[in-house]
Amino acid sequence: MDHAGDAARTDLMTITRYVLNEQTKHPESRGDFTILLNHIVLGCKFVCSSVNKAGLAKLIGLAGETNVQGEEQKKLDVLSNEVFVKALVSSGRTCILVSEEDEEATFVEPSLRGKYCVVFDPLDGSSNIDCGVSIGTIFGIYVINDGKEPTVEDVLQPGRDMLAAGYCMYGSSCTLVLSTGSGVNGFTLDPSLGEFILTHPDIKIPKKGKIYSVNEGNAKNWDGPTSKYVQKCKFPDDGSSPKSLRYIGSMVADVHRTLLYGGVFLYPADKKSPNGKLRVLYEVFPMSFLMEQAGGQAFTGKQRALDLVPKKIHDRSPIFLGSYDDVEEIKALYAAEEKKE
Ligand SMILES: O=P(O)(O)OC[C@H]1O[C@](O)(COP(=O)(O)O)[C@@H](O)[C@@H]1O
Ligand SMILES: [Mg+2]
Ligand SMILES: [Mg+2]
Repeated sequence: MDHAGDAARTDLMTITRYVLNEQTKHPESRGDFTILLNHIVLGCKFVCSSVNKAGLAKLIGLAGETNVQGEEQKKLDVLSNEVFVKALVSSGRTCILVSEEDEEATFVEPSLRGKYCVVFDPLDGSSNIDCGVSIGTIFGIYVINDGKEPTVEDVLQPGRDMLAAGYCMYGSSCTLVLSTGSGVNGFTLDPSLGEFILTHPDIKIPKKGKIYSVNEGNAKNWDGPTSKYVQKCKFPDDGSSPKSLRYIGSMVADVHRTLLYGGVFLYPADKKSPNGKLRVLYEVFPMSFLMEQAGGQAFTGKQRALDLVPKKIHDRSPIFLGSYDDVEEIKALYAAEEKKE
């Protein structure tokens, strides 16, 4: 590593510095949010190093437990969950934690409590762990009023009320993508420095894309509008070229590519799973928040995804997110279907 080159760089913006800059925009702030984000970053670094050496450290394979979703937990699911719960509680800034891996919400004991609620998917893309394909962590942050006794209702809120959202992708490089409500920025971990460096400033998703991303294995159970849309991607009727199919099977990785290249990622409802597969609080909402902040859209098949109000912490929802014009096309197909009914 050419540290001399690094030393000469003037645009060396670390995520810590970025978050502190954001804090200065809020003169009333006491730094609680900055401390919370730094603990999330710490959790990501820890999980990143565990993922990198998963094969060596016998972190491959099943943990022998089943989570509330009825999924067999992977060892890395359990480890990542423990890491984030510890990092979030030890920040002293959280009051409620909702994790994909925990059946109930975790209420932080009063002596360690703060005003932030964090919803998170500690390890996303579990089916790809054992083959070393990109996986990630997804998180969203809500805030409650100072001194209010936290209740689960504080997280059963529309996604539009989130304060911030992000994901960390553990792939060929480790990339953390974050929005605190004023645009989207991407930071890459420099392993030699142990620092996330700003590498993707102010990400804007292309207005229209050439890629569609969906598990076509579910096609026979899809509804009319989804089938029509995927058919149009393959056999466009407007003389344009067919879109390319890209599907990794890790939402973080599929959404990361969509954010940078454009196009659309969809996990629709189908006859087998009428509410789709992906969870509202810690998958759909954070990714929809980022997509809208980057100029894209997120739609459920019925409404703007961020206007959903979950009834339970592990609720699922169909999701269509990505480039503005591509999602507009899908919305038009659902509107036409509704008109027919
Ligand atoms: O295998 P399928 O049905 O295509 O589902 C893949 C989807 O399921 C997920 O793996 C679910 O997330 P978890 O791995 O966190 O449970 C998403 O990352 C991904 O988009
Ligand atoms: Mg997930
Ligand atoms: Mg998961």
